[in-house]
Amino acid sequence: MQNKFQEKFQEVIANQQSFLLFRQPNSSEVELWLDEEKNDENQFVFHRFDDSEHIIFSTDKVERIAINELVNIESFSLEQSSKKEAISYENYLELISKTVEELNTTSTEKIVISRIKEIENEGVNLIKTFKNLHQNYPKAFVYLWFTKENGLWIGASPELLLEEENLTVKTVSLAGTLPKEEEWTSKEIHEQQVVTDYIVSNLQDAKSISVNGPHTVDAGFFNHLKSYISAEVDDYEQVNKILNRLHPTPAVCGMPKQEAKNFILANEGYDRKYYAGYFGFKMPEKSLYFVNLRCAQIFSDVVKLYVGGGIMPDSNSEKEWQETELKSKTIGNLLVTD
Ligand SMILES: C=C(O[C@@H]1C=C(C(=O)O)C=C[C@H]1O)C(=O)O
Repeated sequence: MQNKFQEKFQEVIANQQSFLLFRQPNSSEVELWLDEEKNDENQFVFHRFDDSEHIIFSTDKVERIAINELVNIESFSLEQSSKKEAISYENYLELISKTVEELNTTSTEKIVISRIKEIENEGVNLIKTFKNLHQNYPKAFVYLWFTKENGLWIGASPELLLEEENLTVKTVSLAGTLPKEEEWTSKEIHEQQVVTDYIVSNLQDAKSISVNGPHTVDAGFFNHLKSYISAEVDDYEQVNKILNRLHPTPAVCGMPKQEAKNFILANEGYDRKYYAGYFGFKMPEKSLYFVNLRCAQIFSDVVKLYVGGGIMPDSNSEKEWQETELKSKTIGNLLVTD
């Protein structure tokens, strides 16, 4: 099995074919999906924030090996970035002020604003970086994903969107970010409550809804507030309905959803692409979807880190910039070069 995995992987790399390499939370196995066969039973989707596109990988047989057996990629040629997309500090502060004004003059309660931070690619080693993310974020869903059209993405998401096993569904309400030494204020508590309320209201057809939290959780360089939510459903159709209703949650979009989304698309000034969308798989025994956060696109010359934060009527622009700087470390500080 091990040799077959390595052989297949080296072959797709050499031919620059699409691939998806991932490690599920709390696992030390890595899975490889190559999108070779059309199969309705095992599907892995990457869904864009704005719903305009999704990419589906499907496979007959999932190849798995222990992550420490994964060998390095010899050479993988990456494309150069075609445009600069990073926003300046001044322009970001202006965008946050505009968002705060929107929240104070309309009925919109929360808007999640984001940006790209570009750093130089100093020779990122993809497999060493993947293993580094695995070691540092055991509870995250870690992936490395390539297609010719979308380029190379890497991510370590801490945010479960939806899990289903034996018709029990689970999700989380994750929001509020502070450096580890700081105490939660009413701003973060309210910001996270908005997400919890939204999720619970979208589980209306499910039974036995339970909410546990909020709890303080360690996200590496900072803390978040998180509540655990679970419910029972009658069939898989209901799971799909819930997934479509939940995305995008106020953790990555805002509240009310449509107003927040319109504001984001009109004002953010760049294309989020797959950031703040979702990814995950549906297999006969289990489905697991995560929000695509703490991710980056790797080009030959630069690495584009996607970072954002929830804006509330009492947000401070400078603090919001600092929060995105902190979030950029999740991937940015764990890149391993040769
Ligand atoms: C938007 C991001 O994170 C989301 C926003 C958070 C916040 O505003 O505090 C916290 C966790 C995530 O739900 C991101 O990491 O880019």
